[in-house]
Amino acid sequence: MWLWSSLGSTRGLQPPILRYCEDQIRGTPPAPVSKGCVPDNDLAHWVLLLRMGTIWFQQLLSLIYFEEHHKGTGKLQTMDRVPFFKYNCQKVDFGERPSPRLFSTHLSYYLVPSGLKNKKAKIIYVYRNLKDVMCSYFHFAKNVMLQFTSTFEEFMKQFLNGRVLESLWFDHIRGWYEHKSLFNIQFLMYEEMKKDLRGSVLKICKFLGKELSEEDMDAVVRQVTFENMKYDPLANYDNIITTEYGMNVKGHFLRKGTIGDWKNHMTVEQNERFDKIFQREMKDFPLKFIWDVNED
Ligand SMILES: Nc1ncnc2c1ncn2[C@@H]1O[C@H](COP(=O)(O)OS(=O)(=O)O)[C@@H](OP(=O)(O)O)[C@H]1O
Repeated sequence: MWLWSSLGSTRGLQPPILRYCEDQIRGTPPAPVSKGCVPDNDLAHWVLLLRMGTIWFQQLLSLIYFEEHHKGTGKLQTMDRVPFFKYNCQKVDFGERPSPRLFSTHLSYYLVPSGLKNKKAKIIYVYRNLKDVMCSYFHFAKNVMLQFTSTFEEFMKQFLNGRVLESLWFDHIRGWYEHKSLFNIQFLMYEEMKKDLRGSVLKICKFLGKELSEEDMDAVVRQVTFENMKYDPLANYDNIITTEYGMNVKGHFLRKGTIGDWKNHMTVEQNERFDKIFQREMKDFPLKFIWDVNED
């Protein structure tokens, strides 16, 4: 049931992206996935779309829940601490994972197991301003997809038409938001995390019902800073993408981690075109977005 959240949107994919997607799908064993993923106990689960801060929250949740990670004694890669439902490269039986089971996914709301609707599992949906998501995604594609040759302009058109892995952002966020009453879900803004990391971690702990000592809180906050994660080989994905996904990474998975980098990419004309589409698609959408580092 988990195997292909984005196949509906593969029509416009570049062949390497499509192959990557298909390879991941083929690599996922049906049996453990179908019997193990229905969250009926103390599972904490979170969800988001590409380049919105997945790795950040994988790291954060693993540190909040597991002492061996925030004390630095565990040696698991972040991706293995909070595995992706869809890309089960290690062929792990999800049902056998230690409690609380933490997962990440980019799936749309209608593709997740119906067990999530019993509301015992907690879901965190991380969202980020779409211009920065698009720029981050462009670099990611350029750096990991061997045959990716699109210009920024070409990519922007593809992206805004949902012809990228994980489909159309507008539908994804709207879908989750409009169906939020079906789930036990908290929406969190990437930019809010950037601006007030400690305050955001406290908010997340409150939602998860976790109380950390001052000392543990300090350790968690320190370890989820961009600067720490970028140079932590367990957290930065740089090795894992090459060794486990067989991709040829040119840049870094953790690239800039800033708010407003889109200003370094988009022309005035592209920005105006983007704004028109965004306003049309997100009209009356209640969540706020932060586009600039100086914005509150
Ligand atoms: N700790 C921390 N602080 C601030 N920003 C961070 C952090 N960790 C990851 N990031 C940034 O998140 C972007 C990657 O998003 P994802 O992890 O969702 O990517 S993916 O969907 O799993 O490919 C990517 O954004 P860009 O730097 O703008 O490309 C990462 O740098």
